[in-house]
Amino acid sequence: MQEQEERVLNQETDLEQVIRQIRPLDEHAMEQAKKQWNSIAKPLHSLGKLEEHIIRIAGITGNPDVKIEEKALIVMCADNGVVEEGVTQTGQEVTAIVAENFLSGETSAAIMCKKAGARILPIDIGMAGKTKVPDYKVACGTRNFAKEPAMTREQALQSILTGVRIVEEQKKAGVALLATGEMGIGNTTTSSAVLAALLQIDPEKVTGRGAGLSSAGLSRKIQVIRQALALHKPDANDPVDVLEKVGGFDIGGLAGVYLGAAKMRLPVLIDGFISGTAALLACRLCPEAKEYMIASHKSKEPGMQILLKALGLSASLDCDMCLGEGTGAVAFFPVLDMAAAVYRQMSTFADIQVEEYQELGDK
Ligand SMILES: O=C(O)c1ccc[n+]([C@@H]2O[C@H](COP(=O)([O-])O)[C@@H](O)[C@H]2O)c1
Ligand SMILES: Cc1cc2nc[nH]c2cc1C
Repeated sequence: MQEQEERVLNQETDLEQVIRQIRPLDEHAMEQAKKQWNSIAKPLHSLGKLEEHIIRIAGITGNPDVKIEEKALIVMCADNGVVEEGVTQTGQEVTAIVAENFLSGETSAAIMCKKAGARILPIDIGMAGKTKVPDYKVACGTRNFAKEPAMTREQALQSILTGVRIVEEQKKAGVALLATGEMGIGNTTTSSAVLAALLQIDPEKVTGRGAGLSSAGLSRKIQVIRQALALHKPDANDPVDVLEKVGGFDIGGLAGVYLGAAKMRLPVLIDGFISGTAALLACRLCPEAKEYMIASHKSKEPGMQILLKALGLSASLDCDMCLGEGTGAVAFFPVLDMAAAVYRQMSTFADIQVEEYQELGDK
């Protein structure tokens, strides 16, 4: 028992250290990037959010010479004990099947990554069984939170620290832009529970059909989440407690990815409802981490709007997608590639010898 307490204390210290290393963006680099955009021969600010994203990437890396070369999608794969309660349309076995298909290139996200020139990195952060997916297992799935806490505090901290470690490894491997994704039957139930707990709102407001749940299933899902929140009373001021009581290893791992990205000064794209919930958890642990996040798309899952509002971020794509795996974030890779290409390659007002237009626009 004492040994376990010591391990948890050490993990808490490790997490505090990660958080302490997260710094604000580089204002000087952002000013230079703004100047670069304003010098380009086009109406001022006419590439809208694309300009803002490039400016922010300059602030994140501390370099106004924004290049987006190596891109990678991290897909956290995990199983959720709460699936026992009949809150999903398909069985838990689907998690492992889809997870292995990331390796063979036979998932939507894998095909989209190939098209976008990005690496795909599926991670087994806690699937129930053994697969060929790289093993970073915290445990073989969480417990059923309808009956007991989903995990221990030690496991919650371990999942977050694992996400941080993976980003450190990827930065060393040369990755310059990250996207988040996940695969795990039942993870819209855990996400809705975490979100309702963090925002202290009725689960009904943030619970949807996930991967195609029936109407009867949806009512049950809301009830299961309500009862679990009443049973475990997660502390909204302690995000690790929320993760421990009603979360999942994928959510913990992704929260770690956001913190790791901020620590390593890498921009990171948020995907949909589950990835976004993990982003909010990371922001609750360290509000500065938000500056390193870019929201990609507005998932069709009904809680997404509330989630984006809570994050204070706006998502650029709205394609009625709700697939997960990171597909929305990967769909935004080519858009950012194009923004960076214009930023780097376009002729300036000086090149085309137009001065007045720029001066007018500056006023
Ligand atoms: O990312 C989203 O917004 C999203 C919305 C609905 C479903 N999903 C995906 O569907 C799975 C979870 O759905 P469920 O019904 O099993 O909780 C999981 O593998 C997610 O990747 C993902
Ligand atoms: C087939 C299938 C693929 C998925 N990809 C992400 N979530 C998923 C859920 C199902 C059911």
